[in-house]
Amino acid sequence: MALAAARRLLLHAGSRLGRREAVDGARRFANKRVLVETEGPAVMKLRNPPVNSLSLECLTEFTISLEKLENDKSIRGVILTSECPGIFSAGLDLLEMYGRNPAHYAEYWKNVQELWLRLYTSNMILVSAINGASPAGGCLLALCCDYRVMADNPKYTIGLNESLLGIVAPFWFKDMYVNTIGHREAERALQLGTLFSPAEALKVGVVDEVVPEDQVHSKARSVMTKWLAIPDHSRQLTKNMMRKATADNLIKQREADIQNFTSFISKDSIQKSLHMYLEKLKQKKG
Ligand SMILES: CCCCCCCCC/C=C/C(=O)SCCNC(=O)CCNC(=O)[C@H](O)C(C)(C)COP(=O)(O)OP(=O)(O)OC[C@H]1O[C@@H](n2cnc3c(N)ncnc32)[C@H](O)[C@@H]1OP(=O)(O)O
Repeated sequence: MALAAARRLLLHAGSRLGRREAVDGARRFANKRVLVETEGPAVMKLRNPPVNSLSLECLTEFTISLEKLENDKSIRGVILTSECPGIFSAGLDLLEMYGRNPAHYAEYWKNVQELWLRLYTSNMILVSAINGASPAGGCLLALCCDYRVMADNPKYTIGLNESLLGIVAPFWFKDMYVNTIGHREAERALQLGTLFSPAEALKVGVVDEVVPEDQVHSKARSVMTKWLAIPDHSRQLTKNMMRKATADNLIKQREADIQNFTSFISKDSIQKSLHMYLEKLKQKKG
């Protein structure tokens, strides 16, 4: 009886923390929606098909994987990419924000905040290999990175498109956009909900480099090598100096931000907008 209980506990811990296993000599750990290879530069691959939407489960697994990497002192940098063909991430999961109750919205938002704070303030070097579409929350993930490499495929777009959904990018999404592309570009792109092609994204500075699709990963690795050559302590202190104020801005009002999100997303008019957007996505399929 006691043994069975202990096994259950272990299994539970195993599924929460992921398994570390040796595969073809490469070290990796995985949970259902995130695969992490820790051999060479660590690579974190989102695999939540069909579109890598950031469901509550996906956010949780992502956050746990990131925490594990942060705790492994041998890992100084991570390349963030996707295993879903043609999609980096479709962003926050619309089904977590539609037709649920306020307690669910609050729980979801708390986890979105948690992942963002961890990613944005990570001591590790984060490089994104953007190998597909990257709207809204997908763009947010990329913006958290220290360097963004995007595949040169005009079908792939990136940007904070919230206004097209009839919703509003939260102030901390906006702050990070402003930090990355400047106030004027952010002001325009946020109001229009612009989804930039790779060439446009490079021009405004949403991404740092655009390369042929088959070179995204090799380029991300060579960028990582360059960044790894910088002493950690000086790079980390510099990163902290650049990002702290933006992160603190959310930290000091996390609860209020959860309340704002919950009451905003619960509004009938907002639910109606999301309903229409989801219908549009369905119709697109024909
Ligand atoms: C005060 C301030 C307070 C704050 C106020 C609130 C702040 C909220 C901030 C929000 C941030 C966000 O990230 S909001 C999310 C924004 N994301 C988007 O707009 C992306 C929408 N998706 C797309 O454009 C496309 O799906 C795209 C990713 C390019 C892939 O196109 P494809 O043709 O390959 O695939 P599709 O056929 O469209 O999609 C496959 C299936 O995935 C579903 N799907 C697609 N995106 C999805 C998503 N984000 N969440 C859930 N499900 C999604 C589709 O409905 C389909 O479902 P089935 O029909 O069932 O198969």
